[in-house]
Amino acid sequence: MNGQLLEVEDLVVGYGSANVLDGVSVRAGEGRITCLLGANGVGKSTLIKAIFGLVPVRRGRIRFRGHDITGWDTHRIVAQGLAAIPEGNRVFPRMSVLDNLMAGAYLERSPAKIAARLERVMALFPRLAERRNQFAGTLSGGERSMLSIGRGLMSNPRLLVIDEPSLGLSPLFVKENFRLIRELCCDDCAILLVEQNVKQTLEVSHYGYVISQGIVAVEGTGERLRGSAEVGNAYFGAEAAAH
Ligand SMILES: Nc1ncnc2c1ncn2[C@@H]1O[C@H](COP(=O)(O)OP(=O)(O)OP(=O)(O)O)[C@@H](O)[C@H]1O
Repeated sequence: MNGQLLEVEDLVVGYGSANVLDGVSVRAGEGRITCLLGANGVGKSTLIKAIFGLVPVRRGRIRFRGHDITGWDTHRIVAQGLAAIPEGNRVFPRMSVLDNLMAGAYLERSPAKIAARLERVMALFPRLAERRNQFAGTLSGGERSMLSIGRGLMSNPRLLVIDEPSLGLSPLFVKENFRLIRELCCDDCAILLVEQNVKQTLEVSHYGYVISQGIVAVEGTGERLRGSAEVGNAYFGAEAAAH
């Protein structure tokens, strides 16, 4: 399997008559943090939706763990070991913290495995353990972010896709989130991260892709992209990047 978990090849996706992604190829490797960067509206969330089978693929292929998952139903894709933590850290507000977490393990039948995962999540987030019976809708923004990540982990994913975890969080929680993402990445669980927070994202990422105008404008190791003027160009235009 060449160490790649996810391979997106020449992907074209759009809405109506316009293509948002016009031939995008990205890969996410085992045991690594891979990031997708790009200005607002370039199609990062659209790419994630396509990976999860939520928008139709017009051209190209998506492979996960050696299977061609292009066109598969979302539940079948998730069962292969992909988990998404949606933008805005959405949780089920009228359910308890514990029930939210249990919802993440809905594909697992073994009570022993569910209990072990729950124990791991509670150990990672003692705050959630303390608040296990509280309605999720009453959690703070940072706690809600922990809960949505915890719920994603309950499915024991091979690849965790995290869409803008820092959105709306205070700087302290943003820092905490990045620390956590680094900690979560391991041999059994790789991470695909979509973020606006370029500097911190490149500090934690092994590899990154910058999407601009429907294609991958630049790619490379986190280190290489950190020093790249092209990253600035993709976000702010050449003029701003020169300053
Ligand atoms: N359901 C839809 N119907 C029509 N256009 C859509 C739809 N969803 C997204 N778009 C458009 O597709 C483009 C890409 O949107 P997308 O949400 O993928 O961008 P993004 O890179 O994730 O942006 P952001 O960083 O702001 O979240 C935008 O121009 C958006 O308006």
